[in-house]
Amino acid sequence: MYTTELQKSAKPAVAPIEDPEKLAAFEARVAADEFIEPKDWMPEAYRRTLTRQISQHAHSEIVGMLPEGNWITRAPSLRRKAILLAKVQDEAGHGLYLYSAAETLGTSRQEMIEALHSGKAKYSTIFNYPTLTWADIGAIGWLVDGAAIMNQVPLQRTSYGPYARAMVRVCKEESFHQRQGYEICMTLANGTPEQKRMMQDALNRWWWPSLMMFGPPDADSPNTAQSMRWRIKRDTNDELRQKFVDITVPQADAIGLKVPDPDLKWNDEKGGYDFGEIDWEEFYAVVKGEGPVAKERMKARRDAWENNAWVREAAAAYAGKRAKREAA
Ligand SMILES: CC(C)(COP(=O)(O)OP(=O)(O)OC[C@H]1O[C@@H](n2cnc3c(N)ncnc32)[C@H](O)[C@@H]1OP(=O)(O)O)[C@@H](O)C(=O)NCCC(=O)NCCSC(=O)Cc1ccccc1
Repeated sequence: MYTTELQKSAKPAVAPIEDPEKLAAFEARVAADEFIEPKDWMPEAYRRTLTRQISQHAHSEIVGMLPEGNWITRAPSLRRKAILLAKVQDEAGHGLYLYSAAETLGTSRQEMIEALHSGKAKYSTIFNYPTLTWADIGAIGWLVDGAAIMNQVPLQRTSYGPYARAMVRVCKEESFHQRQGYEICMTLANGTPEQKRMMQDALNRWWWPSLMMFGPPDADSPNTAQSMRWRIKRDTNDELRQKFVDITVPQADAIGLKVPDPDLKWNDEKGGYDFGEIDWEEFYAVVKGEGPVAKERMKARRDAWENNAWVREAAAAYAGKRAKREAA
């Protein structure tokens, strides 16, 4: 087991003392697979953990635009450029649905964004790795969107209504993203020897960080047990990671690429692959903000926020004027 500062500081979502009758009624509704809606009573720890998860999910979508955004001007054809532009715009939309869903729990978007910019709120570790070649754009669609779908399809049945409903459209769009990424990989893997080498190199660099997207092992995950009980999460981190490996390895085989894991082996008994140990020290370092391009990512976000303050101010002034006109 790995014990790091992050794990020591991660507090499990323990409920404060709540009215036992209300808590029992809430838990019965969750157990009956009813959706909890914004105005319903909910334990404070449920509200807190959902705000944490949904806002971090939103931040991931927004920061996640940066690695691919870097390649819009360098896409190899007009068709690829148009597709990538649409995909990156979709991620912006996902971020906005998710901020809206999180706002229904009582935290403002301003507060959530401040938490991201101050480093208090996390975003997915995966977006702290650089996109070095065009093949990385294929690898992101195939692996990163692939991992995101694996995690988000079950979230369509998460117990909080606004989060579950946001996931429906997000999953449809992620599915297109995954296919466009795999199609890039397929094209490069069937291309010249140099293109195939470039594709294999991208898979080598993105494979392990993609497995880290699912979070720490269940035994070291402070939030999983309570989130499973409240049906915020429908599967554990390890269950989803295993499913991802089982689906993705044959996809690599199908296009002649090799997953960079010497310990990868089909296990007949469990009906899935055994795979090598993830470098959890690297994961925790990246979570703490030490990822290869973490500083660059946060600077890009802060600059975008500050340089575009005039847009927010203009929109607020316009809304104010309009409200005044309507009241007159
Ligand atoms: C599974 C997990 C991520 C973590 O499970 P939990 O029960 O919440 O936590 P657990 O106890 O297991 O962990 C202990 C601590 O470690 C943190 N941590 C763990 N893993 C990570 C990590 N990988 N990165 C950073 N931090 C991580 C965790 O927050 C917690 O710290 P906290 O207590 O908060 O301070 C869960 O929150 C979830 O399903 N989220 C929704 C899905 C979502 O957010 N998807 C994002 C990708 S969307 C996408 O890619 C679309 C796209 C594609 C392409 C381009 C652009 C966009």
